[in-house]
Amino acid sequence: MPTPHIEAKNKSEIAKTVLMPGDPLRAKFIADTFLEDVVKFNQVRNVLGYTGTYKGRKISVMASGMGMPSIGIYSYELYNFYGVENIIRIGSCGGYTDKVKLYDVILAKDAWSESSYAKVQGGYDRDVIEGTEVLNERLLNYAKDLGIPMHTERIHSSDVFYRENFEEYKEIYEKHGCVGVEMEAFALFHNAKVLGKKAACLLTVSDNLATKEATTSEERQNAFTNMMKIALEMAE
Ligand SMILES: O=P(O)(O)O[C@H]1O[C@H](CO)[C@@H](O)[C@H]1O
Ligand SMILES: O=c1cc[nH]c(=O)[nH]1
Repeated sequence: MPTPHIEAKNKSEIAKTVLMPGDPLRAKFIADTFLEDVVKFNQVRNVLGYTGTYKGRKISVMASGMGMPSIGIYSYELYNFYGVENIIRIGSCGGYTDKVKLYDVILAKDAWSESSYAKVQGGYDRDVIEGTEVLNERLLNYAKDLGIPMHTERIHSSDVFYRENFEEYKEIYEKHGCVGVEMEAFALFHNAKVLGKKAACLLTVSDNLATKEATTSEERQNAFTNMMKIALEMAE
């Protein structure tokens, strides 16, 4: 400590629970909008990390960057070197079916992926990894208390944002039951499992491949507040 990618000098600078959006400016938005007594603990590579209080309880928020290699590094360092117990990814996703609408919130019960991340990292050779059940139960209860509807579904963690075969999403939906696509949950769930830690993933639908609807980059940074409010209840 510090690590190659996180400059916090002590474990105490980071809460036991870290909310993790891909976008550093979404992390800043959450700190500016929802947290009090905020201290920035990381700006290495502009991957911003903050610790503060929410309703008087401690919580941290730090970006993961985009893709499994990136969240693989940050989640590993937080769990393994900083004593973090829970990481809740709060990301955007593309819908694969019109059953999920723009701004809907999805709790990823598990992630299917073609990625080699888990096999290379720890010899895991299935293509589905589950989020941590106790965290999922807590998040479902918080969503219920807040009156925010939430889908609980399988999602696709992809290494590729722009596929040559755009239509492939239909097969992934039909064959594997993934209602949407993002790029990190599979690696996060794997790291949590091998390190004996906990992870969950909440997603907001930012675009839909089936209906071709999409939000703007500004909305992806600032407007996904339902998902943020559910995750912030994890503060302790
Ligand atoms: O909005 P975030 O959390 O970055 O999540 C999604 O958005 C990025 C792609 O635009 C990928 O990181 C994907 O997983
Ligand atoms: O990975 C992602 C995230 C949002 N929208 C997509 O189409 N893909």
